[in-house]
Amino acid sequence: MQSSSMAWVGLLFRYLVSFNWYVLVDTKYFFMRHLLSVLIGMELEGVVHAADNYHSVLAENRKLYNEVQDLKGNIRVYCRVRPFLPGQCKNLTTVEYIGENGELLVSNPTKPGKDTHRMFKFNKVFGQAASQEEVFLDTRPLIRTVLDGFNVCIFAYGQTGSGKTYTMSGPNMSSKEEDWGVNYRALRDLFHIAQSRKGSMTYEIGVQMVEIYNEQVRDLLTCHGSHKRLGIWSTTQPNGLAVPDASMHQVTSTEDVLELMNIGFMNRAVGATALNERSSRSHSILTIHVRGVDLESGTILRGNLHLVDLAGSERVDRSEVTGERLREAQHINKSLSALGDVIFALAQKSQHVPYRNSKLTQVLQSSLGGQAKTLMFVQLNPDLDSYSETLSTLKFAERVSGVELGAARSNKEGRDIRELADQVALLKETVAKKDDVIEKLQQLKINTNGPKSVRFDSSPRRFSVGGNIRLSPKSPGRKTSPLSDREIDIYSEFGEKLSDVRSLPPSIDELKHGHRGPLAAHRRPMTGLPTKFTEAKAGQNSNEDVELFGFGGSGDSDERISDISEGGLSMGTDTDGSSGNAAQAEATSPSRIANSVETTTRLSGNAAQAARSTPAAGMRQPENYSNTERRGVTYKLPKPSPKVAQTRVSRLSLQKPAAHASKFQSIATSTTPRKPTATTGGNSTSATRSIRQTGLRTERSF
Ligand SMILES: Nc1ncnc2c1ncn2[C@@H]1O[C@H](COP(=O)(O)OP(=O)(O)OP(=O)(O)O)[C@@H](O)[C@H]1O
Repeated sequence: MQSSSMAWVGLLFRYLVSFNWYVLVDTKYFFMRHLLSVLIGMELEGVVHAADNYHSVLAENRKLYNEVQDLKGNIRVYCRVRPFLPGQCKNLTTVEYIGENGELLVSNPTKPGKDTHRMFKFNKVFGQAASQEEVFLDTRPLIRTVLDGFNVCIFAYGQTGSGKTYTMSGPNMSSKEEDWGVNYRALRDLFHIAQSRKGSMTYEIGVQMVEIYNEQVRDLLTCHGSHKRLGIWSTTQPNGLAVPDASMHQVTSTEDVLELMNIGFMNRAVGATALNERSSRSHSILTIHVRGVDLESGTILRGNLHLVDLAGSERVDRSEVTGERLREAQHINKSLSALGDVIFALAQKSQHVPYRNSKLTQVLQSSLGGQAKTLMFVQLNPDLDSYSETLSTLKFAERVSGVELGAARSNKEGRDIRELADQVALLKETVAKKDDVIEKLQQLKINTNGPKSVRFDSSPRRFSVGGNIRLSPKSPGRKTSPLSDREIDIYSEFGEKLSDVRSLPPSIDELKHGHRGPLAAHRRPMTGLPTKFTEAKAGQNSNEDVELFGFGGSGDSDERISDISEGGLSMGTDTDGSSGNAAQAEATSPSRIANSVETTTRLSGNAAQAARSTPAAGMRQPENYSNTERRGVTYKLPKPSPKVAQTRVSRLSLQKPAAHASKFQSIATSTTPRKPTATTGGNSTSATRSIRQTGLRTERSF
């Protein structure tokens, strides 16, 4: 027993002797190390966490910043630096740093020093490696709002050869899909979304493409007379239609779009300068008109997307141009500087914004001053030689980013409004009937009492329903008229707008006798209704309801055409701004009216017949032309009497019906790719020949 316990003690002793005591020490260190690393880990974790938080706070800030910008309606500015082209020295770049949040640092490496660095901040900066897809992805959310009834304008600005056309359209017409620019991608995207919303919305998409070359607006999608000068609506249109006479082409597929854009691309004025082999010598404006109908509520949405590829800003000396090129460059620079003036006036919130100083600013007026969402791509050439242009481009862009346009508004037209419009139309009809009775009674009186007793018609119709002054030049009453021809015209113009009745001048009788005429009672209730409800007089194609593409949806009453096509008189800056001018412009374009005449069975079954009796009646209507598409009596322009049309010739040129034929061209809307078809365009290019005349597929359905 004793010996066994001795053995255990021996074992224990030997174990203790052989025990590696430093293990213990080491373990202590191990624990300490572990503890330390845990502590450090926790610390690091905290740092990582803080960094994460910082990023999410930054992202949140950016989001909030963008929302504030959206609310203020700031023009968004995206900057894109194009890569060096073969032959350019890649080592000498002016772009030093591109930040994640839109910072851009530029410098002049040949002049080192503190003052040579300039930092700019925009909504986004795309570096040289940015792909077309990346650029589009950042633009897409904005573009998509067009389908919700917003007007959007995207324009590319920058010196010659900086990549404006590349960003907007792509490198060339035969670009691969991955090289497609914003234009094609935007339309493709719109089609996809329209398709995906098929169950709840139906969309119609139309395309116009014009260029402004040497201060003249030309249609790029017409096979006739692409050299014809077009007029511009000189005030903001709610539907963004700036050039009403440019041909409108309905598109239903990306193939249609490709075909049209290629035509436009080929028709565009280009030339070579020392700075760019194939420089665009004009501003090109592609406008996409979208009209959506909510199948459930019947609400109509109208959105427009202007995609503008500006001509390159350039120093005339650097581009080494002479002769015609020099003239082009001067026009380009002049219009760009007019754009700068407009931007400057907007940034300053000036009372007067000089839109009328150039065609470019007139066309873009609705996007630069209205409730549109506007984005500018500022294109940069990173080349050292371009440093001074880069700097001035960036300064311009900085100014643009400070412009607040006000929150964008969607162009929605609910069922309520349309129902009210219908009611107004019925009221108008009732008033018109009453008016006819009054007129007959007066006629009776004239016949009974002789010419001397003729007095001016006190009927409210003159002012309420757009009836023209009825005294013909031969009328005996004319001699006794206290009003001049001009006054008569003015009053008949006023009469063309029922909804503006509230703001109309008193009737002639009211003026003469100082009492409130029968119309006075009607004035108040019209408040808030769409303007431009007009009605032509019986016997002058009465009851024609002319819908001009939704004009007047938000009650803009002073549409004007500032410049009239084909040798017409330019109305200049002092154009008479009455709505009558818009009506006249329409009236001088017979095919346009005929095309836009809507058969309003509610008012008269004769309307379509009356419309067909106009000079454009011979034009073929498309098989799918549907009156039922136009629900409600919406926007109408009056058809003036021959007398009025005549008297107005001096102020507005007449459009030849033949010249208007181009407006009715449209590419067929089948989704199958189509072969070019020859047309009658004698001197049209091969590209334009592929536009087919398929009858009246026009903008009227928008
Ligand atoms: N992001 C880019 N990636 C690759 N090449 C580009 C890029 N941007 C521009 N380029 C090329 O640079 C050249 C000039 O571009 P582009 O013609 O688009 O310039 P621009 O600003 O439209 O010129 P201009 O004002 O004279 O019409 C073209 O050869 C184009 O393919």
